[in-house]
Amino acid sequence: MEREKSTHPAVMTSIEDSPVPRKISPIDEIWTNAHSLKTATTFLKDRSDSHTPLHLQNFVSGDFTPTVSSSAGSWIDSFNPKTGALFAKVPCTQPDDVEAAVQAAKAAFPAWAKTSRVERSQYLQRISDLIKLDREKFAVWESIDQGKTLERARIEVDRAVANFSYFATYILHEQTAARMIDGVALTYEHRSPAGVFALISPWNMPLYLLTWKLAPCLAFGCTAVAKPSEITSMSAFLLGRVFQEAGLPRGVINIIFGDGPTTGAALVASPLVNGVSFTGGTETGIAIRQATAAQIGKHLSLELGGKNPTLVFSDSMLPEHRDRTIRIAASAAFENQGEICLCGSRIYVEKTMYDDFVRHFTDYVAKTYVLGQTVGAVASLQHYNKIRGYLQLAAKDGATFNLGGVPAALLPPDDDDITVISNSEERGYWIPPTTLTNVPLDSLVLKDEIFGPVVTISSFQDEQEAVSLANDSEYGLAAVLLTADGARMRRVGEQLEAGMVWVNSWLVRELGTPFGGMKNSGTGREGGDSSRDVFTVVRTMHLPSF
Ligand SMILES: NC(=O)C1=CN([C@@H]2O[C@H](COP(=O)(O)OP(=O)(O)OC[C@H]3O[C@@H](n4cnc5c(N)ncnc54)[C@H](O)[C@@H]3O)[C@@H](O)[C@H]2O)C=CC1
Ligand SMILES: O=C(O)/C=C/C=C(\O)C(=O)O
Repeated sequence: MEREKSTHPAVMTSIEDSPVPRKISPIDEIWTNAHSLKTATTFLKDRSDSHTPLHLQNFVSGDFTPTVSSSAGSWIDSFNPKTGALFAKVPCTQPDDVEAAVQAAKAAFPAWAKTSRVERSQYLQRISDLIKLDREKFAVWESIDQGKTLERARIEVDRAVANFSYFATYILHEQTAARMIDGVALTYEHRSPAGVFALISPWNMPLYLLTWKLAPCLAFGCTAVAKPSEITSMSAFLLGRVFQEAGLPRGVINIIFGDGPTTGAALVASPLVNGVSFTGGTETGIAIRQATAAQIGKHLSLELGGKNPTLVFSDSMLPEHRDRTIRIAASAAFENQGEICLCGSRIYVEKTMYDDFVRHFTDYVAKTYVLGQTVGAVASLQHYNKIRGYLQLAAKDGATFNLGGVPAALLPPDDDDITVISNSEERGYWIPPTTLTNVPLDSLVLKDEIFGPVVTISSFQDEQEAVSLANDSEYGLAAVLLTADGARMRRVGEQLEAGMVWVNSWLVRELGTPFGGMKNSGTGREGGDSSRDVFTVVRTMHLPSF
């Protein structure tokens, strides 16, 4: 079916409509033959039957090209988390090919940096429109690749669309500060693009989080080499085609695939890279900071792990508020299988309402978050085993399993059979929403980022204890506060060691607000002006006043 050309007004004006001339590559086969769940499933079955898994290709200087490394045979297997089946091969790009991609971004930088805001805004809006046109294709492949439900994937594609359209408008209305020095001089902030960026994204919300970096990077006139997680490379692979269709100048955005130690490490360490925007685990954030320590002027934005508290005060469990409280706490716990850095995995309830909360919460979760329907598979076998290890530890520590994967959780960790712990007939990395009570305060289940469909529910006596428990973590990314008391919203909320605090809501996102964490949850913020600070350099000009 021939897709309608975008009729977005911005598109029909100054942008050259002829797409970048394409070399035929595996992307073409997907683009025409696998654009829905049905056709993608057929595509994968045909590939599986013929033992020819899809081989992804890097997108460098506007073309999909096999890398030297891929011809050297260094490939990474990519699996479908819902079935455990191999479905794609991802090139593990070697340092020489990484450097070639960085060179392409560097070569494209001077011209892109000089484009007008209006032109960059039009490119961003065109990209947004093109992703929207292919919403279902992106959602289907994200769901197959990451394990999330198709419905959840659609939501995240919509968020990716919004990322580009937000920054398309932001740069048209960007303001800068000007000040007078007592009538003697005029000062103002002059900003220019910071240069070439490494954009490194994780496997939990692959498209959404990569576009959260790509959009401001493009908006502020920078060029980039993007590297998605080797566990979930599909949506980045599809994005390359969108950049071609948008007519983005060659080399402005380059997308390479590979792992962290080989590909990612070479990318962040390149002396030609002026900045790194990274989202992922804290350990990796530390490694990146160490690797770039000597390049002291390199911009770093590190959005890392979290172990976020949800505080439930008794007044939020009164009949008029209870449904909202339960819904928010459950959503924060189990959306995207708990694979969101903002998830509320430590629930603390005021003692007087503890039993009431546990009962209503587990009843609601059992009905609302159903494995295989509203809850997907976790992203990889490695992650599945990590989570199962924590469930076994919880059992050893004497936790009570109020809901979820008790029987299989106790299986020995070296059981290499992917034992299905759901009622699904499929094999795969399925872990049911699991709720734990009676978890000892010193248990690693309460300390470590599990990053899956596992939450603990503990109690507190009063506000002081609630704040103390919430802040008793090496992380400080997000927090949820549920109360009907207006004064308490500020009194408690402003004491929480978290970069973002949601009161009687969760994951309500205004893209202009600073997004990021404190303590081991990272360095820097992104979003609106914060993204501008990441992707631009500023010089304060002083003009004599006349
Ligand atoms: N904050 C978040 O959204 C996320 C947090 N996590 C947490 O981190 C833990 C570890 O997850 P991983 O899959 O290992 O994520 P990771 O943090 O290792 O991977 C994230 C990205 O960083 C890249 N990377 C890894 N090592 C690198 C290096 N030395 N230099 C440059 N890039 C590098 C990876 O290839 C991937 O693209 C998870 O179990 C979870 O607890 C994982 C994913 C997302
Ligand atoms: O912005 C959002 O809605 C979610 C962001 C999630 C992350 O940054 C993460 O999981 O790392």
